[in-house]
Amino acid sequence: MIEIEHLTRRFGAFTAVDDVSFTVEKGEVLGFLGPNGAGKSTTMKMLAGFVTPTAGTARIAGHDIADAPVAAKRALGFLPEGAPTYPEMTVTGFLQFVARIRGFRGATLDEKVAAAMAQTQLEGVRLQPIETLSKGFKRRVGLAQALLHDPPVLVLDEPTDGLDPNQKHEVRELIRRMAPEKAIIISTHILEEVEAVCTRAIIIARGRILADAPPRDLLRPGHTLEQVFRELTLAREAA
Ligand SMILES: Nc1ncnc2c1ncn2[C@@H]1O[C@H](COP(=O)(O)OP(=O)(O)OP(=O)(O)O)[C@@H](O)[C@H]1O
Repeated sequence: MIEIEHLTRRFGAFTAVDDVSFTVEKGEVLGFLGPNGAGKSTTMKMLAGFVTPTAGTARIAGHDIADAPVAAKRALGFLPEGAPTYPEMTVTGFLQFVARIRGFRGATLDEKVAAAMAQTQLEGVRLQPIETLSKGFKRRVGLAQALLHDPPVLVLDEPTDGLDPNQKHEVRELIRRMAPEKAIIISTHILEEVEAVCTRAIIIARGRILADAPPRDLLRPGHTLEQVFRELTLAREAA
């Protein structure tokens, strides 16, 4: 469902993403881990068609994001970092707008908006302008727009960032529930989240993949995922 081949992005002389390749199949939840500035968001933005690769390709459900962007985006739900939305719109107004762009009309549109709001527990703030919401609620609006068309592929950049512990739990449960039918990538700095919801983890630092395995396979006896993360990424920083 997700195929990335030799993806590279340079900003001037700096290489943010360096020859990254991986695939994600239906049923997998891939945790994308790495220190600040490792290249996670840049990889996700290239996958979603928001940043053009310097080299390499990204395909979603078989559609190349550069050659067939509309078909690729139809199959994709993307939660960007910070979840930018239109601040002056109400939650309902924004989700109706997204639903119209996704091609829904009439009763189907209303059903899609209601389902996305229910999944992310936004009913209580449905008529509130987005700019008046707390950080966690704004994040949930971003998540709702990503889920609205029930896409087979989800790319979620720090989906639980800014959420309270109850909401973090809810979003992890939601990801777990959706997982069998979708291919999902989440980036996170919360290592327990990887152990809780991810079937596979990629550790990236300075644009390069350092490990790609199920979380339990990354663990050596007596080592936590945090220790493995620190050892791998600090060695890369030193190199
Ligand atoms: N438009 C840009 N121009 C120049 N440099 C950029 C640009 N976008 C990203 N970078 C650089 O690329 C590197 C990777 O950034 P990226 O946002 O992908 O990291 P990240 O792994 O998502 O980090 P974080 O965990 O802090 O969100 C950083 O050094 C960043 O400063």
